[in-house]
Amino acid sequence: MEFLSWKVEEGVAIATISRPPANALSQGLIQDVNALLDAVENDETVRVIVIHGEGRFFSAGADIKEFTNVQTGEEFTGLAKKGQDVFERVETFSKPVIAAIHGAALGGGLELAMGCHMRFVTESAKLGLPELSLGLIPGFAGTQRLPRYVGVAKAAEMMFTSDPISGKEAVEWGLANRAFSDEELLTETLKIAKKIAKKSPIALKAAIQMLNYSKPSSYYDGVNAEANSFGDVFVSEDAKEGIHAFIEKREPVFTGK
Ligand SMILES: C/C=C/C(=O)SCCNC(=O)CCNC(=O)[C@H](O)C(C)(C)COP(=O)(O)OP(=O)(O)OC[C@H]1O[C@@H](n2cnc3c(N)ncnc32)[C@H](O)[C@@H]1OP(=O)(O)O
Repeated sequence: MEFLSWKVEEGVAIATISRPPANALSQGLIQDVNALLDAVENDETVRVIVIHGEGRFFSAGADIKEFTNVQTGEEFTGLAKKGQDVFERVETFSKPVIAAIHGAALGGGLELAMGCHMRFVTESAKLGLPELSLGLIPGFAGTQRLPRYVGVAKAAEMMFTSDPISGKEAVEWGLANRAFSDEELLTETLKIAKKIAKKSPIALKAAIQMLNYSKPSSYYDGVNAEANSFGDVFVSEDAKEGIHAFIEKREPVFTGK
């Protein structure tokens, strides 16, 4: 694993994302998340996983610079499907997965965190799906998971404005479980994770399976439609403009083409 390292403490695998400067979710980092799950799946010393980020952010989302290597809408749809599959594996994993979010969880970073079973945040963390400011839409199942946590109206506001909400608001809106100070985030998250690690792994696995039944039957249709739409939107001139504007550190100008 190139961008993820992990150690076990009292039944909790503490996984650290290290991909400076923003822990952007490159294809390689997404594969590392999958490799982490492979590594801990049959490891009986691991009962719970906590994912957090090194540096300034949990994760600032998919690697926008990597998008410039993508040529076709089909390729972009394929990229979305890969991320969706790994985050679905997180959500249906046999052991609880918890995100500890500081700094920012944006775009794909929030989509990874939303695939986790619980989210603990710092009060000042920024959580958002800003893809529309790139002329894109979320592609790692964010369009389907966010409304399940915050409701359709607030999900629309977060996506349409691209404005992030604070960790404190995320708790009020039902997106995060609890907020802590920057200093306390990891220790408090680990306290909760270690408490969970003492439960029966058999019962935990069953509880996760039952929680996944709470997804509406239309959920997976929505996830498939999102991947296709992600590819369709990518071929627009607006998407090219949005991606280049981000890289060039300027405001995008969208023309509807
Ligand atoms: C299917 C999924 C799709 C997606 O996830 S699309 C991506 C969605 N995410 C975003 O749009 C967030 C983009 N990033 C930002 O808005 C800002 O950045 C931050 C709020 C995270 C931080 O802002 P600040 O503190 O002003 O730092 P900075 O100079 O903008 O960023 C530091 C370095 O990090 C790189 N970076 C940030 N986010 C990404 C990213 N998502 N992909 C690739 N690089 C990223 C920048 O370019 C820069 O790098 P350099 O120092 O070399 O100029």
